[in-house]
Amino acid sequence: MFNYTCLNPIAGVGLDLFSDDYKKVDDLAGADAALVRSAAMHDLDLPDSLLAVARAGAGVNNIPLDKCADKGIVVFNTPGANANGVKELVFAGMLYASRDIVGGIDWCLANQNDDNIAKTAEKQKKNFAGTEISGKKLGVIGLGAIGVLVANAATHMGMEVYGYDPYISVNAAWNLSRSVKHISNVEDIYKECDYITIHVPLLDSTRKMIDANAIAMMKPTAIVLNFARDLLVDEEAMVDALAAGKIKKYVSDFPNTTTVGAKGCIVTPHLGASTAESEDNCAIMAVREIRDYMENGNITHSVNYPDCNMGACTTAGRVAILHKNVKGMIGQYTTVLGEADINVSDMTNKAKGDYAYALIDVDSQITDDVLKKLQAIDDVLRVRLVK
Ligand SMILES: NC(=O)C1=CN([C@@H]2O[C@H](COP(=O)(O)OP(=O)(O)OC[C@H]3O[C@@H](n4cnc5c(N)ncnc54)[C@H](O)[C@@H]3O)[C@@H](O)[C@H]2O)C=CC1
Ligand SMILES: O=C(O)CCC(=O)C(=O)O
Repeated sequence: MFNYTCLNPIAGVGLDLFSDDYKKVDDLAGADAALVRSAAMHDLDLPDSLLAVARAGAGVNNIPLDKCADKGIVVFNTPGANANGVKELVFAGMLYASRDIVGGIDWCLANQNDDNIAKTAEKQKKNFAGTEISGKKLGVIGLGAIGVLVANAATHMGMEVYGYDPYISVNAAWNLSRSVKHISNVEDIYKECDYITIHVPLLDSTRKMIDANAIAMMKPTAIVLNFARDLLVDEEAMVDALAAGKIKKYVSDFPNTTTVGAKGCIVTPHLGASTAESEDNCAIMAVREIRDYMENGNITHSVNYPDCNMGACTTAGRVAILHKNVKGMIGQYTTVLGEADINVSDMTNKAKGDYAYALIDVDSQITDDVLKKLQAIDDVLRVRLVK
């Protein structure tokens, strides 16, 4: 029996995929697995029972990845599962920034008791007029799951699309429309584009990526869209530029005291992934990842351990070993198993950065004594008997 907990509401269609071997518990203490969306986990005590965290979403900046890895906790995310939801909101953001749609709606509400509203509206509508996105230049920074969808859809909306991503994956490159112009210097996007949208993860290397210098290069008519994370943009500099009329609008999905209410800012309450479809997709993928890890030891879409898949175990036993990515580990495991007269029938060892993962199938039962000896090896972070 495994215990799991949800640190945020997770769609039922996903949780329904847990079998009777899984029990939902209220507290992280005692849980084997946790599902999370945006809840901040950095200050949480991570119990020794915790084996896996699944982020039902893309961004993992709310999770202490290295702390989890050091405790032998595998962190998963659900790449692409909410990308379409975000893409659609990015287009809404572009349209909201292009005409004063919100101002127009507010005007209608304020004049709802005016019997003459239809006639007055015809006089007032010039105050809310704007421009079209067709024919304009869009710069997409970050061509992952979301960036590719935004870039491709924009080409169909008649936009001239520039794409920048020095680390683009082969898969994303295959999916990117050939109409998207590849940009190798992001400054070309800052200088040339009418709309600039950022879709990169929040990392030390991307924090405040759109800084005062970048903003200074932009056209006075530029519209910047941020549906990724607020800390990717120097928002103080952004608000100053908007106030000085140096750029036109900043659309953000991350409310804070700097941007909400500031001139030229259009802010939504982190709604990018808040669609029934995205929530369902993320929950389903997250639960499948957790189940495959708990039941088979397989890792798919981890952000702190390597992916590793040996299918279902068909031998007498399977042990999973989470360890530091240092030399000499495998020899020590096979020595312990050999001394216990246990034959290895299959094994895989994969590494990702400082961490590595070994899955070992054996022909006879693994005793507690053997597990203790494996656990006692230096640089082993966790040993788990899968079967
Ligand atoms: N507003 C919302 O509700 C949501 C926000 N997000 C945010 O959007 C981000 C992107 O999501 P996905 O597209 O699904 O992630 P992804 O991992 O598929 O794509 C990220 C892309 O950014 C690229 N990248 C990394 N560093 C870069 C740099 N310095 N310059 C240019 N490109 C760089 C990567 O190569 C990758 O292709 C997430 O990390 C998350 O923070 C994601 C989903 C929902
Ligand atoms: O779960 C959510 O609503 C947040 C989505 C998000 O920001 C992400 O997936 O990175």
